Amino acid sequence: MDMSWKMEDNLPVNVREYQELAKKALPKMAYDYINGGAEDEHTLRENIAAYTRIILRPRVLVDVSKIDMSTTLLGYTMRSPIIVAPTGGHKLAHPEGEKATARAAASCNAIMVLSFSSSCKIEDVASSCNAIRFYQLYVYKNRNVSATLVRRAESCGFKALLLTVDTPMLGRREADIRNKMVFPRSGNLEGLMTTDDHDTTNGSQLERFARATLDPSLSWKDIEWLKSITSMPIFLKGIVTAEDVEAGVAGVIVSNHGARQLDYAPATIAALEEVVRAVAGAVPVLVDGGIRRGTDVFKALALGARAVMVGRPVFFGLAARGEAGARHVIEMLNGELEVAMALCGCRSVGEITRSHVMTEGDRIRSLL
Ligand SMILES: Cc1cc2nc3c(=O)[nH]c(=O)nc-3n(C[C@H](O)[C@H](O)[C@H](O)COP(=O)(O)O)c2cc1C
Ligand SMILES: CCCCCCCCCCC(=O)C(=O)O
Repeated sequence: MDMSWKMEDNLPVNVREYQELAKKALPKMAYDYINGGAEDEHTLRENIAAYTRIILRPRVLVDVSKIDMSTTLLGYTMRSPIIVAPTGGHKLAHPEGEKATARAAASCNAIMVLSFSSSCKIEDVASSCNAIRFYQLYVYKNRNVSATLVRRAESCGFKALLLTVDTPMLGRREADIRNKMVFPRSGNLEGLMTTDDHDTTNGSQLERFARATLDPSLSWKDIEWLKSITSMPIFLKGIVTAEDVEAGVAGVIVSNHGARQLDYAPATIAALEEVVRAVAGAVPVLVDGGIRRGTDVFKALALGARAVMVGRPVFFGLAARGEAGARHVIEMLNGELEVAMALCGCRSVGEITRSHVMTEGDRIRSLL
């Protein structure tokens, strides 16, 4: 019997319900890879919990009959400040992989950042639909391989490069170690680098591959190298302290890699204001990690982010219902943000200010 109508009748109404569907749909190894964090998963829990500790301060009697969620980044207009974060291996969730995610993002007029570890080829994602897309980069010990991938992304029309700076080596994801995680290979490395792995008996194959290939010597001087091989603007993804704010890049992304790298790193929403202050308006600041609600997007904007990126929610949507699921997750977050803006009396993202939120620090100060 065709039960698809029934499925459509019972669509999830929030990200948490998509996560439950994804868990049912996916093999344990894939779900654990997507959902998991590093070591004790303290930061993983904190990324979400820190949002729950921020309280909204709504303003009323504002005419909110028209809400404009649009914003700009690098001169590109987005329908809302929600970007699809780079996450690797979408074929773990769906056979169409990143092509399906790209179509979902494009249909919502959302920018998607394609992961360096995508399971679809850069060229296949680029030709899957018309959209503004960014490319995320890791730097291999063999710099030529990374440089080749950057050039391919640029010639495919990708508009910006996000250099991930929190991964000199892969964090210890214990579920992946236990599950002997095997990562889907893309065609991206064909003819460039062997991805053969003969040790299938122990630990995470992804961790072994990362340790063998990623360049742990990557440092500030390499930003100049990167600028010499591309004319795409460069964002640094993975900054969580004011000390690591340096001039010379097009933007900064406050990220702890979805808590998959350094456990006990700060929750990103807790680190955001420190970084925003250090950047002092010089370039846009984005944030990701733990965003599961439109109110979370609102809080991040109130604390100074130009836009947010969401990782797991879109992956869960893809796993649960393919392209339609990924699209629905983005639409739901957009819908929730619209309601949050209306109920806080903000007609545009420019009207969202610091005074619309109260953090724990504010609360303690107001008690004195
Ligand atoms: C399954 C998965 C794969 C990821 N792969 C990458 C990647 O290839 N490159 C990267 O820079 N970040 C990667 N990330 C981190 C995301 O870009 C983003 O920082 C994180 O997912 C945000 O947290 P959230 O999942 O709570 O939204 C990955 C995250 C997940 C969950
Ligand atoms: C085609 C494989 C490229 C491997 C690069 C290093 C591993 C990154 C794995 C993706 C990632 O960032 C994650 O959090 O997982």
